[in-house]
Amino acid sequence: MSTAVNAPTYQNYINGEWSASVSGQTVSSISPANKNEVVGYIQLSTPEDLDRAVQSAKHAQKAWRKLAGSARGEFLYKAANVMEKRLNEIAETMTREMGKTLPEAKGETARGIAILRYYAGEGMRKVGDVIPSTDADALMFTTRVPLGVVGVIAPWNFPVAIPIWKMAPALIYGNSVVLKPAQETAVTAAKVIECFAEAGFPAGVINLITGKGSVIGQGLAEHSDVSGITFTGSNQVGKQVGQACLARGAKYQLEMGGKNPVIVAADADLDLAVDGTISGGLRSTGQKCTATSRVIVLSEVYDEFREKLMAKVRTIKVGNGLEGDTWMGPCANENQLETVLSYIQKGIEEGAELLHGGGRPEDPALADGFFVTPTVFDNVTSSMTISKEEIFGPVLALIKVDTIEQAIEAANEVEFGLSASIYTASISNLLSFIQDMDAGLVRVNAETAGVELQAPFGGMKQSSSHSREQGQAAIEFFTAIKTVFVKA
Ligand SMILES: NC(=O)c1ccc[n+]([C@@H]2O[C@H](COP(=O)([O-])OP(=O)(O)OC[C@H]3O[C@@H](n4cnc5c(N)ncnc54)[C@H](O)[C@@H]3O)[C@@H](O)[C@H]2O)c1
Ligand SMILES: O=CCCC(=O)C(=O)O
Repeated sequence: MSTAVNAPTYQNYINGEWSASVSGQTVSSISPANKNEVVGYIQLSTPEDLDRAVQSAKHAQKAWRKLAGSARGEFLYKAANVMEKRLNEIAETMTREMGKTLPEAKGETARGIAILRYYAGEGMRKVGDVIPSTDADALMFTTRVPLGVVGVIAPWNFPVAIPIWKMAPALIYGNSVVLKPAQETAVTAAKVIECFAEAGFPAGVINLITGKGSVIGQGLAEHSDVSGITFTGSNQVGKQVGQACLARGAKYQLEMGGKNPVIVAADADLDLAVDGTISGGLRSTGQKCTATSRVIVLSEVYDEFREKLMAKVRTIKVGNGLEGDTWMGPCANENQLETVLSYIQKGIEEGAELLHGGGRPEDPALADGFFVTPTVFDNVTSSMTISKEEIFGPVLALIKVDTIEQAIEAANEVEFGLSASIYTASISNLLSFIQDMDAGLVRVNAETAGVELQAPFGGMKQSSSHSREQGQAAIEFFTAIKTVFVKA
């Protein structure tokens, strides 16, 4: 039975006003913990709505870019303050709409606030260098200019942090923004944009438009007045977005999938490694691009590690993320649940040994949600599908190796290169790992997930378009360098 009666409708935010789509159509955003619960209705926007958003952003950017960086920063500080007051409400909406547990959602919202404050400060930092000219009477230096209108296409797995880590640097460097969130988390996105609206950003500087990826996302990528697209999501869609941008000469940045390994060396602190594997692989129901999915363990400690891992995995409580004793929530949507279940089936068919989980929980109270049990496979080999393709679910594949060299080789044997970690006490092991691991983020004695806002983040190989987000690295995408030569 549907519980939609009082669910609110959220509008697009265009040119400083909340407005309905010209389509007159809305779609529901439902709770993955109970598909009968509607969290809200969102606009099913059209290319006409999109064009209005882009034109308002284009117009507003002209004045926005002329403000001092510190003045733009003031708006970001204000948005952070508003969001801080609404932290609990936004986090609760995120949990209801996307499924991650409330403590995780609160942590993510707090992270969004910290990102806003970090980039607010960037408005007062240096943007260029003085370079000695060969002409002794000349002054040569670099400065930076914004791209113009930036389109932000975001996924559902970090519905606050990812849009903010794209919008905040775009804005501080003088761009205006059109945000297209994932449909699954569009209500959470609307609440984030309400904070920007309350902070008093000039009309048109920031716009929100919801709708289908194939219409609004693709439309943004193809729009001739959008100078740059920053995308996070799947490889398949990312490649399409990149091609659309390339075809018209727009700048683009793609952050995509991962198949992240953890290596457990023979000298590892096994309790630490178990905790890191569980947290990295199963928190957020494995739906982090940085989630651990391959657990490569040295043969000397394989059995002991597996025993310790299983003892903890068996205690994991699956349930509605709003309930205090829940450790792991549902998959974010039905499609994701089906994908996870089909990979589990494939693992069984290809000969991996299912140690735990592998299906939907038996509790009838969870029957209307997209829940799956935490799953562990033993005897996995590098050639199996579950150790090659991104599952984006709570599935751990245990792989046994005899040497650290074999471990690193196995870790690199995939097309992705986002994050990787090793548990070891040996300097030699960790140095080999740091040097030889093909991943944009390598972590030692720490889980594969966990991104710090002040450091560059991005992947190697098929995980990204080889650009970096966050920290001061963000300036490279959101601005263009201008070299200035001045002769008296
Ligand atoms: N590398 C990272 O930083 C990172 C972070 C989070 C998620 N991800 C990846 O995201 C995926 C899961 O997220 P998802 O299911 O939301 O991804 P997705 O690619 O399906 O969707 C991402 C966004 O693209 C939009 N979109 C869909 N079709 C489009 C099209 N034809 N043109 C333009 N936009 C379109 C969607 O509406 C959504 O807003 C996983 O593969 C995961 O690894 C990567
Ligand atoms: O899903 C991609 C982002 C991962 C992240 O932010 C983290 O691991 O903290």
